[in-house]
Amino acid sequence: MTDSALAARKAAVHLLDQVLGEGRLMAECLSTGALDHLGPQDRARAQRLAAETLRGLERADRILARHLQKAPPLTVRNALRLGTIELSQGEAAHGVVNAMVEIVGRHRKHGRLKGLVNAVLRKVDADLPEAWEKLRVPRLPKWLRVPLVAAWGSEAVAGMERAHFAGAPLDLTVKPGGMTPDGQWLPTGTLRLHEPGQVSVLPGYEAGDWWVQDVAAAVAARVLDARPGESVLDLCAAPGGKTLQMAASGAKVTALDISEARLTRLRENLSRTQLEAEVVAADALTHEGRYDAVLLDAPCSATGTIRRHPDLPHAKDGSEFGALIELQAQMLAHAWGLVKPGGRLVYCTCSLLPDEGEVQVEEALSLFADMTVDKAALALPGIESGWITEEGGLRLRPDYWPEIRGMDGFYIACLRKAG
Ligand SMILES: C[S@@+](CC[C@H](N)C(=O)[O-])C[C@H]1O[C@@H](n2cnc3c(N)ncnc32)[C@H](O)[C@@H]1O
Repeated sequence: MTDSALAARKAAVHLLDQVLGEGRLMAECLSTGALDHLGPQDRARAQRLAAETLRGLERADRILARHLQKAPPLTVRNALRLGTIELSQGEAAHGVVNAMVEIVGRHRKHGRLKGLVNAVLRKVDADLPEAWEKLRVPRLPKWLRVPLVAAWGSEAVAGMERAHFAGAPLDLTVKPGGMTPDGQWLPTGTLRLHEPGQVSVLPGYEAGDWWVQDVAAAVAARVLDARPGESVLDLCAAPGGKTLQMAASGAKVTALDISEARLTRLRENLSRTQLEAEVVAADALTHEGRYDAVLLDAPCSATGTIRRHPDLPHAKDGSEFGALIELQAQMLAHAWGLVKPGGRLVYCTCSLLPDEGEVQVEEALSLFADMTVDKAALALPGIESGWITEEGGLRLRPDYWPEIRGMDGFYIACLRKAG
């Protein structure tokens, strides 16, 4: 075992400790330097190992429970979980077991438990792969599963859980005429790569011909359909996937976000793709102006992105969502005031919860006499009529398109202002 392989596994265990012990999202851990001590390859490996462990956590725990009389301390449990996941993927047992024994053995408080780790992982290895395949697809935690079953039914939620467990391919939004790697063109115009490898070496990356964006996220700007010369405000813009799409259409885009750190990434994305937008660091709730079109991709629970962020159901418990729902309503009301008469507002969230989508639009429609829903804006290639909701929005779900590896969950509605 190389030092580097050990370092990546150790970092993965540490990430798991933070997500499962402190309720931190992996993105937060990364932005505060959790993996800065590693080289790029080990960083990617640590992230991948932690994500795969979180995806299969329920299965790993069920297998481990057969060989543990009581739960060991969290960091030991996380080493066992990671070891179990790697063994289930067919990694050589001696390498996995030695690594986990080494990680726990060097732990200043729990070093004495390395013998337990050795014994348990050897028993787990003897059970696999049959034991793994017999277990059910991991379920969402109750706090999220219950409202989702109430909204979409248990069959749909089971489909979502299969999609979460399978993870996501890499989707690209391509500039017109841009150079691309080989991939699968999806009906809505996104390019999907099933085995992408390292993104920054793919054809067209350096030239800025495309950017990474899930197929569902790319639909919102297609619904807004920015025209050359139109003034468009992207109200919660960073890191800029939708800003880039609208700028590529030739619109005059203002990209606003409250987070300077995230706007740095937006500026980098504009520069790599050689697209232009006015960048504003401000609170959406105090911004003034009048625009032909406004896109509000409001901060939300992000429950639609669990395929790519398997940490979310483990790090969160839903207690923050009430405040987000309130903020979304305030933002929608303020954004409405920024739309010129005759203009349009696209409201969207990457959430699976109707309170952050369908319900927000229903309430806005009851509040603003000059607001109507533009269903025609949703008549786009690849959008199925069954995805249109009662109030006239578009509901996208991870259980859709299972045969081509799904999509993120998203809600999108186009609201027209009377002229
Ligand atoms: C869902 S993300 C936006 C993703 C982005 N539209 C894209 O396509 O790449 C939500 C964004 O809202 C921003 N945000 C949160 N509160 C805000 C506020 N009060 N004013 C402006 N931006 C805010 C966050 O910093 C975050 O970047």
